[in-house]
Amino acid sequence: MPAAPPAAAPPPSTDATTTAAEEAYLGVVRRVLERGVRKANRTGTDTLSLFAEHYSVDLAEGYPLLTTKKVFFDSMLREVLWYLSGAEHVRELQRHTKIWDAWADDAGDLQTAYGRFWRRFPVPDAGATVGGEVWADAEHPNVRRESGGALAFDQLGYVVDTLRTDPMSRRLVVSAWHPANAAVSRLPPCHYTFCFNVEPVEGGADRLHCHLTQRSADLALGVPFNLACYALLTQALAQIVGMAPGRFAHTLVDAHVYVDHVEGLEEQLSRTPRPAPRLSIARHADGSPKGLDDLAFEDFSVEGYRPAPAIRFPVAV
Ligand SMILES: Nc1nc(=O)c2c([nH]1)NC[C@@H]1CN(c3ccc(C(=O)N[C@@H](CCC(=O)O)C(=O)O)cc3)CN21
Ligand SMILES: O=c1ccn([C@H]2C[C@H](O)[C@@H](COP(=O)(O)O)O2)c(=O)[nH]1
Repeated sequence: MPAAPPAAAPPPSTDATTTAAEEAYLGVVRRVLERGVRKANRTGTDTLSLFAEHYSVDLAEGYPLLTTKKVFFDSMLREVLWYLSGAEHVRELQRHTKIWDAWADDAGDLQTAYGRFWRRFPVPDAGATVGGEVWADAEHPNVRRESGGALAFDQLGYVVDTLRTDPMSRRLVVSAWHPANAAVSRLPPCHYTFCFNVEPVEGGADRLHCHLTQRSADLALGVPFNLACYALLTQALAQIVGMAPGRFAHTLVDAHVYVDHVEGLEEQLSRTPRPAPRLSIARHADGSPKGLDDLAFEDFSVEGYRPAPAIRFPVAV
């Protein structure tokens, strides 16, 4: 038999599987740069925009923290923990990152805060409901009476409880959109509703999928954080309820690039994605998962993150 041919050259360091998520994001950026329509908006900096872009990533293949630029994981994680805290102000958050300061008032209060609606969505007073409607009351396990006396609903707590008791439910929805707040707020929620969905897996852990709808998406600055945030949240919820992270699907209604971000994104597109890192989330000492309210900054660690250098993008306020 002739000698075997020399082994083929090793594959390039990028592996098609572990860069798929980043390619999906970069695909949206490329489409917007190529076909986006120039639009004026309230910030005074025009955008190139496309309507209803969509991508999805498989969280089983790694944690989608972009590698074609350094994404500031610590700031993003502080932001997620701030959402989970249910706070309506940035007074804790701003000790760690300034990313929300431009939208807060002098006291650090925000006109709209994601956490407030995720964990403490206002429930109408008994006197403010109409006949026939049904509302969870103070007896409901996900309703709490706030110190001022008002009732508030914990949407994330409801999702976790329902994933345990009725995992095939198609009602695993969290909404950050309160119309009467959004109509007058300086900055209503951009990523305003998300929905979980479970895929049963025979002989293995069920997969927890998440779909996010974002009304307005700043591709250079906001979306890399939003992607990392919801991927982390989905993995955390999966761990809490004993499932495996599934897919994260993201619909961007107005997907845009600010014109002063074009150059930085072109630089980013010229870089080759590297394999996605892995995210691990600590458990209690006895191996049980930490719950929504036990998770702390130190419980999250990213392994194998070797990004290209950061790219500075100005924030349109
Ligand atoms: N125009 C605009 N784009 C956004 O993405 C955005 C808003 N406004 N308003 C509300 C929040 C605030 N968000 C922000 C604000 C700033 C950064 C930012 O400056 N990021 C830098 C540095 C991060 C750091 O130093 O930790 C980055 O390179 O990602 C990111 C997200 C996302 N949102
Ligand atoms: O998480 C976020 C928060 C904000 N954005 C972007 C999207 C827009 O560029 C601005 C918000 O401006 P609007 O005029 O209210 O649409 O912030 C984001 O991408 N992700």
